[in-house]
Amino acid sequence: MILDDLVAATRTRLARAEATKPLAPLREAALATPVPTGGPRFLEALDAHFGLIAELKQASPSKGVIATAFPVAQIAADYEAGGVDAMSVLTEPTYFHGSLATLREVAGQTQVPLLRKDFILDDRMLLEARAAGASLVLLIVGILADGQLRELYTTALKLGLVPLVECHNEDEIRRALVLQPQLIGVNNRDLRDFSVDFENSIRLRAMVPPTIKVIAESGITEPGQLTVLRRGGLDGALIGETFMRATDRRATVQRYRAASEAAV
Ligand SMILES: O=C(O)c1ccccc1NCC(=O)[C@H](O)[C@H](O)COP(=O)(O)O
Repeated sequence: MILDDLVAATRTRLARAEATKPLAPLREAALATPVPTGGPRFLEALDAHFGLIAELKQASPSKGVIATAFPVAQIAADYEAGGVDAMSVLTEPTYFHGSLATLREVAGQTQVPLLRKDFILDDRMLLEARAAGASLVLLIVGILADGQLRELYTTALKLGLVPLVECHNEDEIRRALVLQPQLIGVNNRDLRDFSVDFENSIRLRAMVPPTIKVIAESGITEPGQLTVLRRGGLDGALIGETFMRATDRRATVQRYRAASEAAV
């Protein structure tokens, strides 16, 4: 199963890093960066309007290579000019062709809040996220035991990182709610078999108290879907492939932004 492969590949990278890169200098570098302000700013934006997160993703396990050209600075500039509230930066190298260097590059040019999108299993990855300029981190409930999830969640908050706690089904929502998180992501894609069910985020939103913000992730291909999500009580959406494949990314994001603000 792909999710097992993704976790195994992450564990291998972590073991290599453990053996070659001591944690103390990384911790020092992470804590030397200013306390991130992007997470709280993103949450405030969700109070004001429907949030739009645009993803930088060159490839994925389900689609292979999505963008043969990947001009990071240009993509980030287009997303910012299009009016996104945050950007999600894939840092997983093997299946998504991502890297921390990409995250650092984006962080070097924008104040827009950045989410480190990866299969986070260890505190080291949280330190890397902060050191590279992220202010939000993805915690995928489906790959973490309860204790691990709580520890990573707590450490992220201590580092000033806002966790986006990703769920796909009812059981994962129940496990996430124990944390009383500020932000939940509902993935419409089943990461075990790649099937996408757009209604999933609307269905699961009903299980989450309105005080917790909920972001719909994956499978959004039409601006009109944002209206449906807003009607369903979602607070924002994360869009990857559709924006990555757009020939004019800035104009495409602007169209989705406008649709997200249209009367429902
Ligand atoms: O996208 C995949 O193929 C994938 C496979 C296995 C684990 C995670 C995967 N994607 C991560 C994501 O959740 C998406 O990149 C993100 O939600 C954006 O989705 P989309 O708009 O459909 O590109």
